[in-house]
Amino acid sequence: MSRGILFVLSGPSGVGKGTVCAALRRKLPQLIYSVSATTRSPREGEQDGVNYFFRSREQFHHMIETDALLEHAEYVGNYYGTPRDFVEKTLSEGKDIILEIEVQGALKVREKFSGGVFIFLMPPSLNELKQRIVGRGTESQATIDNRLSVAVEEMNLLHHYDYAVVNDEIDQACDRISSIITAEHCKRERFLGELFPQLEAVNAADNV
Ligand SMILES: Nc1ncnc2c1ncn2[C@@H]1O[C@H](COP(=O)(O)OP(=O)(O)OP(=O)(O)O)[C@@H](O)[C@H]1O
Ligand SMILES: Nc1nc2c(ncn2[C@@H]2O[C@H](COP(=O)(O)O)[C@@H](O)[C@H]2O)c(=O)[nH]1
Repeated sequence: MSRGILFVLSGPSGVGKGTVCAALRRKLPQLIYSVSATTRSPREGEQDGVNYFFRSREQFHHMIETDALLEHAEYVGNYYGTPRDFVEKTLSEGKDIILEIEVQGALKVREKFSGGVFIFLMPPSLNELKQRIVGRGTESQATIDNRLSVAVEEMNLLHHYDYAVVNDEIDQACDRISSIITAEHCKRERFLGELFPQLEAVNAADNV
């Protein structure tokens, strides 16, 4: 069985990663979502094990020390990290997985998974980004200011990614990412065919 593909969706806070990812999961239910661990407090309506694994700083440090995280990063005063075992297990079962993570973490994953596909979600404008993060109403003014200043630094790292997708309309952004996923599957199938020409002969025989 071939391994699944690791997709990483990244981009500045408030750009709409969570919203687009939720739409993508409805469109592609076979795409597995990696639930991260964080030391941040839950927002209203967020559930442990669904949105995040909410952990104390001590618990998070224990995960780092026991190598339980594929990557982790400190972001605007809190820690966030990707549980390693779930990602490895999903890929080894031949299933695709998507990580929705910030830029420092994405670049660490890139070092470990050269075959991963890295997608950067862009806002239509900086002003729209600000409107979205303010409009969400989940952060204090100080946190919004911090997140917006980090956003500018993050957007300067766009060139490390394979794809940039503008999140102007949710459905369109979701369709663009879905097309990227399809294209990445096609690329790998063609690559396999090039490596093992006998596979093409088998496929051709099957189609007779
Ligand atoms: N295409 C869009 N057009 C208008 N509003 C949007 C769009 N996409 C997302 N939003 C809104 O922008 C706000 C931020 O979206 P979301 O929480 O998904 O961002 P995020 O990138 O996951 O943020 P964070 O990194 O801080 O978790 C939400 O209120 C969401 O409804
Ligand atoms: N490096 C990682 N970043 C992560 C992970 N899970 C989420 N995130 C990113 O953190 C920020 C802030 O998230 P919020 O829920 O507090 O708004 C955002 O960019 C997330 O994508 C992770 O496991 N590793």
